[in-house]
Amino acid sequence: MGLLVDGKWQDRWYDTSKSGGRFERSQSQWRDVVTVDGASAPGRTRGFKAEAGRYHLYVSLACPWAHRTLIFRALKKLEDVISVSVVDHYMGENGWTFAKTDGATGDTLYGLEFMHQIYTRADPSYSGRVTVPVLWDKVEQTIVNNESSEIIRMLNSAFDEWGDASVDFYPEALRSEIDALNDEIYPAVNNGVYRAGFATTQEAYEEAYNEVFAMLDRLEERLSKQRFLTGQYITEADWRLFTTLVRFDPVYVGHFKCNRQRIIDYPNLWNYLLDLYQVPGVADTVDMNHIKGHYYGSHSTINPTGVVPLGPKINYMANHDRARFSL
Ligand SMILES: N[C@@H](CCC(=O)N[C@@H](CS)C(=O)NCC(=O)O)C(=O)O
Repeated sequence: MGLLVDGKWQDRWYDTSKSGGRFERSQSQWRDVVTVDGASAPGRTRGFKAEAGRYHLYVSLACPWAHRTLIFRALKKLEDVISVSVVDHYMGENGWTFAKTDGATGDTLYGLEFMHQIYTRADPSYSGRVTVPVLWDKVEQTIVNNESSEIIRMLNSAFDEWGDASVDFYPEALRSEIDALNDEIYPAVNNGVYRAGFATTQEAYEEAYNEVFAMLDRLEERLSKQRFLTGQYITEADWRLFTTLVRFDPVYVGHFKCNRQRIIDYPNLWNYLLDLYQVPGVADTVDMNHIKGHYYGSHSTINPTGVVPLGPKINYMANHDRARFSL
């Protein structure tokens, strides 16, 4: 675990000393866009033109943010349009690496050893964290964007000439509702579990823990009345929640101490999780070995032995009751 300073790798854990033990996630730095015609968008430096075969995703199968992009790639039927490299699930003193163990692909573009070399290939003097996912442009050999919430919007709409244009997870009519849900769910749940897990004071941990479960309680209530977060259709908000929910019982309950209750103890959230998992194409994006191996194996400040628990045994293909909301 570390970061780049002026293009040089430094092995360093997150610094919580100036924030009262609170984990504060840094902002992603590459924020450009791929658009149908290559035009830029408000607030961006520039645009990149959508083309089949031009872009590449660097992902970890363990990472909930990268997982979002894999789900969009699969459900938008972009597997032949956007290629992928999968990093090794162990993130140690060199950060993410391209070791080819346990289903990791290595760097299929350049054969590099470490993910930080992808960042310095784009900017030799980059300073900041080396995170996944990264959307890479093979033509200009640079990073377009390393913020998953923005990459999924591009996958949703910029590549419809080749992908499945009939699938839209961010429909015009639901945008404000989706944005409002994301604004609540991201800090409290997606990032909330990390804030609980990486907290280094009791107070910071309890603050995050309480926010996680207060929000899960509200979502449980919401999902007692409708099949998906905005109603009848699956949207981006559901996929963003899904990647956290699917990691919750196997990892966040134990490793991040989010243990007031499990998702399986919430009848609606649990059945909703099964419903989403069983959408064709999604199960193939979930890799429990990478997920458990990464968190338990890499976070040596939390789990110094690196021992990975064998359980829990979960059947995500079990029958669910969500069809009760169908028209
Ligand atoms: N806001 C980013 C966050 C990505 C992120 O933090 N990814 C984690 C893996 S789950 C990572 O690569 N962490 C490495 C680090 O922080 O050094 C996004 O959503 O894309």
